[in-house]
Amino acid sequence: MAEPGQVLELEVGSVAHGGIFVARYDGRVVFVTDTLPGERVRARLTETKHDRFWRADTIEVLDAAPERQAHVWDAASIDRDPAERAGGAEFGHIALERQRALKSQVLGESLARMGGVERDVAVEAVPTIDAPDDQTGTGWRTRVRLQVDADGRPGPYAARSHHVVDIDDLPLATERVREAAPLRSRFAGAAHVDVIAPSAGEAIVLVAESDRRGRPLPYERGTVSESVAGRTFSLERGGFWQVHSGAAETLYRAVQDAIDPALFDPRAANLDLYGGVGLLAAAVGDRFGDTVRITTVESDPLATDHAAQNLSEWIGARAVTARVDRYVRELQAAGNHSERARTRSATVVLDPPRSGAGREVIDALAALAPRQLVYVACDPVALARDVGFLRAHGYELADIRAFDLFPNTHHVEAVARLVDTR
Ligand SMILES: C[S@@+](CC[C@H](N)C(=O)[O-])C[C@H]1O[C@@H](n2cnc3c(N)ncnc32)[C@H](O)[C@@H]1O
Repeated sequence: MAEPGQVLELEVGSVAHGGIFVARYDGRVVFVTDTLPGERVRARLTETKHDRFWRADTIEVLDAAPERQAHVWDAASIDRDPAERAGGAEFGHIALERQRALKSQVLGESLARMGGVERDVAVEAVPTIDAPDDQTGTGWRTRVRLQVDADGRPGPYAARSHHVVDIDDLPLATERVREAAPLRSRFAGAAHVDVIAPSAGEAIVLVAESDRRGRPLPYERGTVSESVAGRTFSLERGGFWQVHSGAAETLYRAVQDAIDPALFDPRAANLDLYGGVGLLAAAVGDRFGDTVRITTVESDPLATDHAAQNLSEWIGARAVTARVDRYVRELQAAGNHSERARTRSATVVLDPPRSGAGREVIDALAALAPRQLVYVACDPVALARDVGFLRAHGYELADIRAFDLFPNTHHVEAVARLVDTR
């Protein structure tokens, strides 16, 4: 019986979701990190409790794939013991073009398997603001969270662990974040430290103190500003904002381009679900003019306050604090004949967290029957699952694009448009 710690020699096959690769050993699947299809590696088992699969970390490459490169971040490379390898750059040993091809493959396979649609979706490069010609996929993170260990030392967690590792640089971060990151300081008793470089103003360092049970206390209120397409958005210092320096503008434009103007009705009950501070509602407003009617729905009341301010020039814009599941259920239950008609002619933008919208929200949305949905997704599997749910209700995937908003990680962002074909 294999035990964690045992070292195996493995031939690595295809990529799987989650930044891992599939090998086989003795008829069993082994999910291996830090490798590539076509490689032969020595890997140390980390998990053997499941009957059908084990997990392992690469510790030595015996035959390298041609697309292997020196890791962009020394602290995350296989030269370190897996327990001390920084997490968050699990594709950094792979040439950038190959990373994008692998992400495209995972997206295509997820859509086929769970969404029931065959699509070949290229993953588009997104230039960073500081170095638009960069070919290394570094220098893009405008926000970094450093965890704090028992001695007060800040650093990232090792992959799949809550062990804080020692680092002396943050190559995926923008220059301003790298300069501001207090990697040599100590934060005794703190839960984590956020380093943020908004597009306007100074980089800031926020220290989240812990409560008596070790949980992070919220930050004191404070506003930062971000500029997108000549527009300024205010948001809470510790609040959600897209992480890549080019992400907000990329998604703003991608949402504008995705909407079919022939299906767009400015007077309909248009929605921006999981709306944050109103970035995508503003994209819709900027494309279709100042008479647009649109409601952003967001669970964080501080973000909603900012959304109301950010969208104040559109008299038809509203910012509502609510959970999306409740909001769409209530819309379904309430509403007179003309309100229902305004929902049926609506365009709905939705940008859920990594877990996706899920069955309950999709069922309620489909019952409201909006004409078109623009789904912004940061997880291909959750997107594919929700596309499958929507297709079962009679929606079809009309277009989909994907963007490399997280270079040197396995993450990929997609913007899909679905239309009601019932
Ligand atoms: C991926 S972010 C998108 C924000 C915004 N669209 C943007 O691009 O800046 C997801 C947002 O959904 C919010 N959220 C998470 N779960 C939610 C829920 N069940 N109902 C409403 N909002 C939720 C989060 O607070 C976060 O602001």
